[in-house]
Amino acid sequence: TQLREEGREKTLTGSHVSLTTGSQETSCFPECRDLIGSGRDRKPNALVQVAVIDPREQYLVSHACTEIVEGSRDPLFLTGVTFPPEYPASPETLVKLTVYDVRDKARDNVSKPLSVSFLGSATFSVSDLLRSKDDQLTLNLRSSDGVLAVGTVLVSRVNMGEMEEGDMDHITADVQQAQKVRTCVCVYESRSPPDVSASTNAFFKNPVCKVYKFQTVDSKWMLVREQMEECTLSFSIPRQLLHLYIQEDMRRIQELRDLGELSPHWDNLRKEVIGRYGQVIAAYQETLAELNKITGPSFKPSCSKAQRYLEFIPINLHTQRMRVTCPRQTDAFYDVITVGAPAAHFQGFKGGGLQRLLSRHEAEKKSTAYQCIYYSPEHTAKAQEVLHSVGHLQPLISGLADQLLQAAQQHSMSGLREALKTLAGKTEQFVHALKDELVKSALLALHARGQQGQSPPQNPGHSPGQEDGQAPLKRQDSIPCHKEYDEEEWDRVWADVAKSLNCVIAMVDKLQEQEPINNNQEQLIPKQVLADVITSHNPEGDWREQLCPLVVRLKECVAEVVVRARRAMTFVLLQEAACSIPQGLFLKQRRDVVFSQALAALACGFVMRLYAGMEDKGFLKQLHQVGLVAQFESLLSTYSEEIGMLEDMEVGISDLHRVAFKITQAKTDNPCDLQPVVIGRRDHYTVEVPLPRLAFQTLPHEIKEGKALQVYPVLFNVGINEQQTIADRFGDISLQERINQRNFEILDSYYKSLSDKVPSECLPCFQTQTDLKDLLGTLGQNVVTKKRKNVEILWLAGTICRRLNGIRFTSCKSAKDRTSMSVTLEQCALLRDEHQLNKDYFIRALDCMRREGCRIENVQKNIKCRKYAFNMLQLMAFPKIYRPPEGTYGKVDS
Ligand SMILES: O=P(O)(O)O[C@H]1[C@H](O)[C@@H](O)[C@H](O)[C@H](O)[C@@H]1OP(=O)(O)O
Repeated sequence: TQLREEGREKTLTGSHVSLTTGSQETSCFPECRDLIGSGRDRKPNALVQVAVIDPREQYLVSHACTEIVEGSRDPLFLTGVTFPPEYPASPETLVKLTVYDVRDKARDNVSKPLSVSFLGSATFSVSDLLRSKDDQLTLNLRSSDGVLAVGTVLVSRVNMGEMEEGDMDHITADVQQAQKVRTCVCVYESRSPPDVSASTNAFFKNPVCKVYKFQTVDSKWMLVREQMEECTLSFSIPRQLLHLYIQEDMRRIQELRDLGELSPHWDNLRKEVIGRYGQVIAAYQETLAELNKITGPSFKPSCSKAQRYLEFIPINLHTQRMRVTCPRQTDAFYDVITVGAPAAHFQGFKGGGLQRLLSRHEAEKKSTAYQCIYYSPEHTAKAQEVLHSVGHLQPLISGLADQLLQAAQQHSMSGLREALKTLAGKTEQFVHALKDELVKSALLALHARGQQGQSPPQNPGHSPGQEDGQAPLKRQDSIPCHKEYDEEEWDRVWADVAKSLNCVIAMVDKLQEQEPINNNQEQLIPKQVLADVITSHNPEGDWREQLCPLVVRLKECVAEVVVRARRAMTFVLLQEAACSIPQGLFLKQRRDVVFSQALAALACGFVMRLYAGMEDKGFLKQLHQVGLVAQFESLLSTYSEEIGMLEDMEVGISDLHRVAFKITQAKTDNPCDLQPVVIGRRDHYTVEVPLPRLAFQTLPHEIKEGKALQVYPVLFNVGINEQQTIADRFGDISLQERINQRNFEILDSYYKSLSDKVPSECLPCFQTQTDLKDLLGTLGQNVVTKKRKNVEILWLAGTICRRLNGIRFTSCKSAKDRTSMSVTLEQCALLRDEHQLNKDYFIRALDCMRREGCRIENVQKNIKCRKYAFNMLQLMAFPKIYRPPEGTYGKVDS
């Protein structure tokens, strides 16, 4: 109790907060002097293992370990050990440091345990450290029999978040003190506003943290902390999307049924299409039901990538944040999202991926569409858009018309004017959306084909739809197909909408002015209607009574147009679906799968980026004025199956341009009220991101008012492994070249619109002074230069994305092995370019991160083994800087 009290007292009064409080993280870095190796003249390959003994639990838990420092009696470990805030649990907790000598560091066989010999150990309790003078402890390092003192351990505390110059000096070697092991314990505080950091717990789970200390060019120490987390959006976004896919397809079936009576030819096609949609819906419902049963971790491991029920879930999605603390500098952090390439692994890659399959299918559709009418993808997109406008605008117009009548009833002239203004605006929008040649031609086609189609024998009195238990279709709803079709009819019906609106306007004017309608208006209004308006107008009478017939007429005209437009557009979609069966529907499902994985990753990246930039006014301005770049780096090879993955990924990433984000105010700060919500349909989705009230209030008013926030997805791919060597020498790399060139153009045009709309001060400051324009210029040259494994493309694209405040993603097949090499390389490059990492430490830093950092933990999480799945042959093909250190790779069952 006394120790607890002391711990608490430090919490309240000291500048360093107690280790026992729940809000800080504790880290330590060991340092050894004059170690005695297990062989006489051999210098040891030392590593320190840290274990924790909880006195209440009474057992030892191995917690973490440092990297191996080869052949040194005075090893200085760069990898620290970190304890999350709730760990160690109490001041009585004991921490045991054990130093080992590693003998066969480069073993290939992963199942063989590491051969080590014990050198010495020391134990301290957290309370000892809390009571220690100057927050430091000096302990003896003992041999296995506990008799021989083989060194000394120094344990000290540093607050990483408030590190001043000199704070870290005592970590450096004190060469005077022979036989010493030094351990620095650091306390790490979160700097985000409390409600923001608490909110991110709603989606980021199971953090893995690693700490390092590296020397800068001027021999100072920087502290580096990596944090990798899972994201609950891995599952929640696909679940929501599946739900929306099902709803959309059900709606489509209903629209097809609403087409009413059709000629036998079209009716048969309709039945087939409805049947196929039904199968897709059933499959999606089954998948959704299976997903709803899943509990446990919030990521899909690489080994489950081809599991049927998990096909909508992104592979191995994790966030990773590197935070850097340097003396006299504010902390900086760098985020990346790592995810397996969005691809349809369950469906396989035999015929290639989406990009190839879709263009092949489009070509085939044109040539084989003998049963139905070929409509281009643009036409079908237009049809979807018209259907959407109809569904959206008709109820709006109807509501506004009612408002107008209400204002008339209240004799409110200002109310009348106001309602009329909005009603006129929406009606014009409606006419504009529907006055399309496609509607006219589809109506004609529907009629013409209806007459030509051969009627299969029909039972008298039988209506389509009855056999599947649906209500019989109403005959009066259908386009008459045996009547002479009047081509001008469509033009007349939508023109009637305009005319009837003009009558309403004229009447409102009349009511206001209480005088005869002037000549100008007479010209716009059909004579008969005008006569009716004039004769029925009674200045003394009820305004509502006078307006009502005109408003009713307007609604009828609108309804008339809607019926026709809906049928015409549903007919277009029926043709599209009928021409596509069955391949088109398989492709649709494939696209749904790939898009779901891509959207889950994007939503995760967006949320992470938003929370990180919540206090950055420049970033928020950029966000609502232009939007954000989402830059995907991919390391897939343009050979064999990975070509198919890349073809899937290309479409999946490009489809993300149909997504916008919206920030809303959460009902409560409860984690379930902070979950992003997806709304929309396949041609456009909005992801609503609720923020806690306090955070929401600080946002610019444009964002608070619900402005749609755009994202600009870009993809750059450079294959780096042995498969890419084959592709480079004997295969085809045109896919990669095309992707890089096309996406460079997107990135370049994003930069141009950003420079037009947002002052450059809004962008983050970087040490590297190279102008963004120059970086883009160099990238532009690189994407057209023929150079094998030109990873500079990836480095430049990544740098540009960070300079543009964008969202960084790194990807390969599983986001496990190659991705880990790339992420660690990028982190070290940032330390070098932005934080003056000493060049002698560059490779050491890289090796530390790859050997003991978050990424090896990612491998462990995926395949339960701490080895990157590379063999020597594969690694020979890698650009050198992408090769992991000895002993960290091998043949594994991945
Ligand atoms: O994470 P990846 O780099 O996609 O993992 C690859 C690895 O690069 C390769 O060397 C190995 O042979 C496997 O194919 C890995 O993929 P898994 O999906 O099997 O983890």
